[in-house]
Amino acid sequence: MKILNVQQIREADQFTIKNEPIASIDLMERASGQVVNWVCKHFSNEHEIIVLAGSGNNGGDGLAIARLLSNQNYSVKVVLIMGESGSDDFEQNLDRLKSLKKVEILNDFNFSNSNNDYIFIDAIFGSGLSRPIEGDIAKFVQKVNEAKGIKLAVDIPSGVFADEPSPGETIFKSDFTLSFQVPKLAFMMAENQQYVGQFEILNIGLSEEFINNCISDYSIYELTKELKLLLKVDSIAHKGIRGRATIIAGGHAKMGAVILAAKGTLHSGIGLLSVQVCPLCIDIIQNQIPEALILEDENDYVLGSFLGYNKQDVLVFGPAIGFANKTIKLLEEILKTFKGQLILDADAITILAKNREMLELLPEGTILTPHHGEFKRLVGNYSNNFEALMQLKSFCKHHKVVVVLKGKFTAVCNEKGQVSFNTTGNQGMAKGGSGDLLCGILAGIAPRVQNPFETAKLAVYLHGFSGDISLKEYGENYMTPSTMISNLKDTFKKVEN
Ligand SMILES: NC(=O)C1=CN([C@@H]2O[C@H](COP(=O)(O)OP(=O)(O)OC[C@H]3O[C@@H](n4cnc5c(N)ncnc54)[C@H](OP(=O)(O)O)[C@@H]3O)[C@@H](O)[C@H]2O)[C@H](O)CC1
Ligand SMILES: [K+]
Repeated sequence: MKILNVQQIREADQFTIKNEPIASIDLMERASGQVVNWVCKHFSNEHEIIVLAGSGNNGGDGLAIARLLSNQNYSVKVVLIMGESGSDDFEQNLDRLKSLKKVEILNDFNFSNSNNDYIFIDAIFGSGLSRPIEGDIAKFVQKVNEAKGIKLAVDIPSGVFADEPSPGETIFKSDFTLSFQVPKLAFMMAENQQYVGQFEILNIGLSEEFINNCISDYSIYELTKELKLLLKVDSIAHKGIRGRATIIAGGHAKMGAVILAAKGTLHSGIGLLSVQVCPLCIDIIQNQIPEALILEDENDYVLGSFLGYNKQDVLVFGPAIGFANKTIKLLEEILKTFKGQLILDADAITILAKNREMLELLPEGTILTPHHGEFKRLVGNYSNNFEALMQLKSFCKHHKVVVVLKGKFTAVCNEKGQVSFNTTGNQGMAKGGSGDLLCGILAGIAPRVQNPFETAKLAVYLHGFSGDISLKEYGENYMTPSTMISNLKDTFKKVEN
C-alpha cells in the first residue's frame, strides 16, 4: 500500500475530478459517505454525534458527514470552529445542512455535559494544515481532548502534518483516524500515535491509474500471493535446498539469545542449522536444539574463531555476543570474506558504530536490525522519527544495505532508500529476546526468498504476526518470545494459506 504526500494526494484528487469525471462536491460526498458507512458499522445511533468543522474542505467533509449521519437517524450537532465562510464545497455543504433543518449548528460547545457516549468528529483541519494550531482554536481543541467521549478524526487529526514533524503543542487526540485513500507518512511515526490512534484507510475512489503512477519511497507492507509462494517447500525438497544457516551469537552464560534465534531459524523452515558455541556451552545447545549442528569455538568464554562458513547461505552475527577483541576480529574477517546473506544485530551493530572503518567493509545487501538506540550509535542523535527516516535512507544508500529499524511501525529500508513500514505486531512484543527471534526468522527464510529487502519485509511481517497471535492467546503480559516461537506454527499455517 503506497504512502503518498499531500501534493500527490491533491494531484490525485484533481486527476480524478477531471478524468472520471466527477464534480469536486460529489467527490466530497463520496468521501463523507465512506466515513458515515464506517461510523454506522461501528457505533449505533444511540451515540450523540458532535461534528467539529473548520472552513476548508476537511470542514466541508464534516458538514456532509453531519447531514448523512442525521439521515441515518443519529442525533447530530455541528460546531463551526471558523465561522460560516470557507471553501466552495464547505459553503455548499453548509447550505445543504441548513436546508435539512435537523442538525443544530453552533459556534461553540459546552463540554461539561459530554459523556462516554458522545462521538466527537474532528473535521477542523486535514491535509491543508499550514501552521500549528494556536489561539482560540487551540483552546477549543484542548477542551475536546479533555472531554469524555469517543474521538474520530476525518482524514488526519487536526494539527498533525501529513509529511513532516508536527511542532504544534495542541493536536487533536483521536481514538480512530479515518483517512482517505492512502495512509499518510505521519501515521507511521511513533510520536504521532497518541494523536492518530487506530487508523483506517477508506477507499474514496481516487484514480487507481494515477496512484499507480505516483512515485513514492514509502509504503506499507502487504503480503502478496507471490510472496506466500516463496514460503512453500518444494515437494522434492532436501535439506540443502532449504538452505544452511549459522548463528554466531551469545557466549558463556549468554545462551538465551542463541537459543531464541536458533529456534526462530529452525521453525521458519531452514534446511540445516549450525550454531557456533564455546566448548562449555555445547551441552546447552545439544539439549535445547537437537537439530542444530555444533561449530565449536576455540575460546571458552567468548566467540572468536573464524570457522570458514563458505557452505553457509546465511550467517546471523551479533545477539548478546559482546565486545571482546577476538569477537571484533571475527566480525571483521566475516565482513571481508563471507559471500552469503549476512544478518547483523545487536552487539554487531554497536561494534560497527565504534569501529567505523568496518562500516566500509559491509557486503552489499547485508541486513542490519537495529533498534533506535543502536541506530543512533550508527548515525548520531535525532529528535523525531522523520529525522530518523532521513538518516535511515541515507545510511542504506551509502552502504548499500538493508536496515530493519525496529519500533512501533518497524521501517525496512533498502539500498535505494525505499522504505516499507510493517503494521503487524504489538506492545506485548517489547521484551528481551524479541529481536533475537527476528534474526532467527530472517535467517530461516533468507535462502528461499533470495533477496535481502524482500526477506527483511517478510520476516518482520511474520514476526509481528506471531506476536499478534501470541497476544490473542496469552495476553500482553504473559506472552514472550518463546510463546511467539510456538505461535510461528499458526503464523506459517495462516500465511501460507
Ligand atoms: N483527495 C482527498 O483525499 C479528498 C480530500 N478531501 C478533504 O479535503 C481536505 C483538504 O482540504 P483543504 O481545504 O485543502 O484543507 P483543510 O480543510 O485541511 O484546511 C484548509 C484551511 O485551513 C486553514 N488553515 C490551515 N492551517 C491552519 C491553522 N493552523 N490555523 C488556522 N487556519 C488554518 C487554511 O488557511 P491558509 O491560510 O493556510 O490558506 C485553509 O483555509 C482533506 O484533508 C480531506 O478531508 C475532500 O473532501 C475529498 C477528496
Ligand atoms: K481532521
